[in-house]
Amino acid sequence: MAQQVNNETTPSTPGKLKPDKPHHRFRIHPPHSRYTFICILLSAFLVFLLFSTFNPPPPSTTAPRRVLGDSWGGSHWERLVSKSTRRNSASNKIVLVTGSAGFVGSHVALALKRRGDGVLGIDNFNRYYDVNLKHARQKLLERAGIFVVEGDINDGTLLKKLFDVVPFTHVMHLAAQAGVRYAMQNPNSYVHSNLAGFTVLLEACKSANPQPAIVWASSSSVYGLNSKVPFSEKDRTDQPASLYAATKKAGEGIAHTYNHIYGLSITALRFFTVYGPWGRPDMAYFFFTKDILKGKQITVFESPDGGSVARDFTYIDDVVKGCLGALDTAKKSTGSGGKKKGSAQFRVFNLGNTSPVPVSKLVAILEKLLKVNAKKRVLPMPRNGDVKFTHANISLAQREFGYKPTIDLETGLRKFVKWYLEFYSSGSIKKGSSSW
Ligand SMILES: O=C(O)[C@H]1O[C@H](OP(=O)(O)OP(=O)(O)OC[C@H]2O[C@@H](n3ccc(=O)[nH]c3=O)[C@H](O)[C@@H]2O)[C@H](O)[C@@H](O)[C@@H]1O
Repeated sequence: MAQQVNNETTPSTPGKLKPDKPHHRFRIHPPHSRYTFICILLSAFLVFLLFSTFNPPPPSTTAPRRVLGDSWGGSHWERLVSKSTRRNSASNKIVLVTGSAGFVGSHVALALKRRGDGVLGIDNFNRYYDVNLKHARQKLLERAGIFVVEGDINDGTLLKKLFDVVPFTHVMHLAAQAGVRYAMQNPNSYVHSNLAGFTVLLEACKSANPQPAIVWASSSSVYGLNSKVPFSEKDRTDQPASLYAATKKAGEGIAHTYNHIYGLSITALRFFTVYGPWGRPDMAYFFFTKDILKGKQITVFESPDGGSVARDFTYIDDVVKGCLGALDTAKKSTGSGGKKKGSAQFRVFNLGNTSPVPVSKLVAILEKLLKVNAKKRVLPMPRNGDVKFTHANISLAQREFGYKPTIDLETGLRKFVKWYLEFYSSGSIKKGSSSW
């Protein structure tokens, strides 16, 4: 029940102010009271300074907006775009890869280019993790002949321009705000990239002529609190445990709408904890490696009942094969110029490894490969969006495009550790420059 409040005598923060005599409360009496007033102002200013020093805002993950003609546009820029999207005579695909300076994006873009498809990348180079790693991936892509446009998928004008210049047959949409636990620190970045950005991209695709077919990254996290294992595409996905998962689930709904109204061919891929060389420094296997080598303590989560927390860790090369399989079996969109002409393909696939491994085992493998004992602290999994267990049923992807993961966790981590040691000792990136 609402309490009756006497505004004359009750302070807004109960207990902080005495209900003083009203007529004395705001009067300043010189000279002593003026001196007190200045002291209060100065103290408030100092408290404000202290607060802003010890509570810096989370790093901005939103890239600055650019204007046409500033970082993109112009005849030179268009030549770079056209050159990058040239395909060889055997290929019938021109693919726009969003998030191409990211982990999965860079691997997929390279694989497409290697087999002769026309490929253009786009990435906003946000500062969620070390941007130097993203630029190093960009260099790899450039060496392979892939141009990466620096821009945000929220920039509808840029996307329209790209579709005006290039008749993309496919969009491989891998740009996203990733990470399960970071969603509690910076929820808006998930809304910005995974909802708003995705919608702007779909708007551009639906208006394009021809409309491209879209393959995009959803996430195993959509299964949330689902306890039926292994997770199959038909299982419940209405109990997300994190905002990240909720935005990916909402993305699947948004995708369905564009498929239904505009005839866009859309395929969602639910990735299961993808790892490997050129990976993401915010992921556990990556920062465990870094911290173990530095002799820093790592925190290993166990489930609240003392059981182990496990993931269906999936090696990057297996996921890349799955992405290409999904792209190659995607049917054409049926609409054009914003008008639907018939029903279009709508698919959802799990891309996992079908073999969950406890996080404690992941740590043991890393200790063996790095030849260093980890300083471990075992803690119950905090309520931060994590789920206890993931396990993919992959029979649908197997049936549709022969998806068959072949790399077990130890083999994959060996490849990752080799890359990590070479990369960070070669001076490509200064050690410790990462914010993770
Ligand atoms: O499958 C997915 O869709 C998701 O996979 C990962 O999310 P997650 O599985 O949580 O991967 P990590 O953050 O690398 O965590 C792996 C495991 O290590 C555990 N962990 C994490 C951090 C830590 O300090 N200690 C620890 O034990 C987590 O509980 C989890 O079980 C990615 O980060 C997400 O972007 C992706 O969408």
